[in-house]
Amino acid sequence: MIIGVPKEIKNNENRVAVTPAGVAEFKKNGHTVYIQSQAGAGSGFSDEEYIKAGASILPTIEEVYAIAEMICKVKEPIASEYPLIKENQLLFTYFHFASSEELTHAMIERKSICLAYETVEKTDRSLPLLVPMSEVAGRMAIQEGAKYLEKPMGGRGILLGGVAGVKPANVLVLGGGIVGTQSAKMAAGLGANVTIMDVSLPRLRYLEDVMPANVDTVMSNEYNIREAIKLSDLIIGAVLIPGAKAPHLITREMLKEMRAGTVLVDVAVDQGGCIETCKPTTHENPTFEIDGIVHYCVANMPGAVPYTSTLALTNATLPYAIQLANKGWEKACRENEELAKGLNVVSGEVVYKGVSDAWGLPLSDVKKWL
Ligand SMILES: NC(=O)C1=CN([C@@H]2O[C@H](COP(=O)(O)OP(=O)(O)OC[C@H]3O[C@@H](n4cnc5c(N)ncnc54)[C@H](O)[C@@H]3O)[C@@H](O)[C@H]2O)C=CC1
Ligand SMILES: CC(=O)C(=O)O
Ligand SMILES: [Mg+2]
Repeated sequence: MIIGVPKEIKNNENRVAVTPAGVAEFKKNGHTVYIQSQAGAGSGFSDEEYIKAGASILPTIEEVYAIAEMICKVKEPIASEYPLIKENQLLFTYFHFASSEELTHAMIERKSICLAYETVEKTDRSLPLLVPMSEVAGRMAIQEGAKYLEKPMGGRGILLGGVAGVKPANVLVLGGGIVGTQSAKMAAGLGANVTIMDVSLPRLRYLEDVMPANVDTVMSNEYNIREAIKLSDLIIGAVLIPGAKAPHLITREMLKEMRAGTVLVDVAVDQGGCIETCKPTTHENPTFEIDGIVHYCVANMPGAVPYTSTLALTNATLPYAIQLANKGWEKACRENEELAKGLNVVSGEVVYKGVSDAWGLPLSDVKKWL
């Protein structure tokens, strides 16, 4: 198969979908890999390293899309890429369709095969291609939150861990999955007072067991959230209903209950956000303020730490990408249910329920292609 790897063009997106080690693996399996010049530069991989591993370098993004049967990317295609996408071209990347009606319609129109990292799902319901980036974003959320809590950044001016004789900050984590767990661990490590909320009792039980003493677990419901936000300094949005739009756990009206300078980091913004007032921001301009509350809503947080993120992401994606290349997407998805769950839009039809629900579009049965 011919594989193409474009350079990411989303704001400050420095990750790349395939490393030189990945190129070598594709070559070993008899495939051809084209890398756009400088695609790996942000992650520390030069064109020369890719060439040494067996790839060919193409100077422009247009040439990469024109030649490839499978495009391996990190983030969703952005508007300037839409016209480059060909009918029946396989796109293997994050899409987060439930947060963008425009992207959903664009991919339907291009009649490409959209296999989304974020909905590839194992039989135990874990999301193997989301996990590594959720680990990164969960850890980063506390770094970023701590920074924006500083007074000159618009925050309340409170140190997460406090000092002797002064209480630490209160951190509320909504959603105790991968992002939530990593956030809680980081915040607890810095000495903050942490509360994790989730709707899953088994999950809360597990967290109660493994978390340090400065982390409490509380059932997630509107009453408990309303109580907790009054005293929270930093709130992390980390809920997920796979492939679907995130529920709004904090509404605009609830901001009034918070103290000025409280910082909200809505990591779930890529699925539409779990805080009503969150709108996607960029690393260049990550925050905005409403009613004195600082909102941080960067939809590609791991893009800022590409040396870690590219390796963590490609460790997980490469084995699936090799299956797709070796068998073609139909056979690979027929033989591997995990990959089949990643199919969101196929040849102009929506095949993932969370996406059809989000935009009121008809749902086709993916089995007709497999
Ligand atoms: N902004 C960014 O750069 C990044 C965003 N993400 C996003 O972060 C979000 C969380 O991802 P993961 O932690 O991997 O998901 P996960 O599936 O591991 O965890 C989600 C948790 O939310 C819980 N939940 C569902 N409804 C809830 C409710 N009403 N109240 C409280 N908890 C609830 C679930 O029980 C689950 O434990 C996703 O939207 C993901 O796409 C992930 C990586 C990077
Ligand atoms: C998961 C995701 O959206 C990201 O890593 O950018
Ligand atoms: Mg405890």
